[in-house]
Amino acid sequence: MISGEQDARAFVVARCTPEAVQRLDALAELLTHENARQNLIAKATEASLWTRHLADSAQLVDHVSRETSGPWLDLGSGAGFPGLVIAIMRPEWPVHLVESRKRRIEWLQTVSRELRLENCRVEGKRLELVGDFEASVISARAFAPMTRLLDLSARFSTSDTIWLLPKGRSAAQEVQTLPRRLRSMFHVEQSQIDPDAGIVVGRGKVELEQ
Ligand SMILES: C[S@@+](CC[C@H](N)C(=O)[O-])C[C@H]1O[C@@H](n2cnc3c(N)ncnc32)[C@H](O)[C@@H]1O
Repeated sequence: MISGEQDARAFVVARCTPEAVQRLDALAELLTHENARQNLIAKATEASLWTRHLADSAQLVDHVSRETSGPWLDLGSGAGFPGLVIAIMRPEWPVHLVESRKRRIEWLQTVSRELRLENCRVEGKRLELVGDFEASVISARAFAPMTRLLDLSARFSTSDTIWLLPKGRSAAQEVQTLPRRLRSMFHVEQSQIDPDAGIVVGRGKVELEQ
């Protein structure tokens, strides 16, 4: 487990090219600066930025094979977690960041431009208004309870879609709230960063009941 900020940064660095590390360091600096202007991350987590946000996001790449090539869809990206971190770590993957709040959209666009993230597409609108496409990976951290999340995003899933949903302490309980036919698609993996947190991991197309 991770035992401090240096450890968390080392965890991320071990999964990155030197260019990605440079960009993540730049993201950390930009975020610390911007957080004084708008509430992107809780002030209490500023001192543990690498642990709580960067490493917590970076661990998701361990669940996806390098050969995956289709788009990664991140729901409710907010300050950019996990979506911006994924876009930096995997420049060969198209990453769509969906965010509806104006200042957060501007933030995501600014970072994407300043860090020259050509693979990153900011969908600055409500998820409900984003046009259909087939996502290889769907991620969402602190976006919505499982049933609502799946209702809103099922149309982007295919039989091969990987779902990566960091759910903190409520992971197992959230899976239990799903109807039985969906429950079997998902399981919980322990976070490598926080021993008390779980990531709901799934594969497949979510079929909604009519
Ligand atoms: C609690 S924040 C989490 C942000 C980020 N994923 C994180 O973990 O730090 C949830 C974000 O989802 C966005 N959001 C909520 N509902 C949305 C919707 N229907 N479409 C797009 N964005 C939405 C909010 O504006 C907010 O920025």
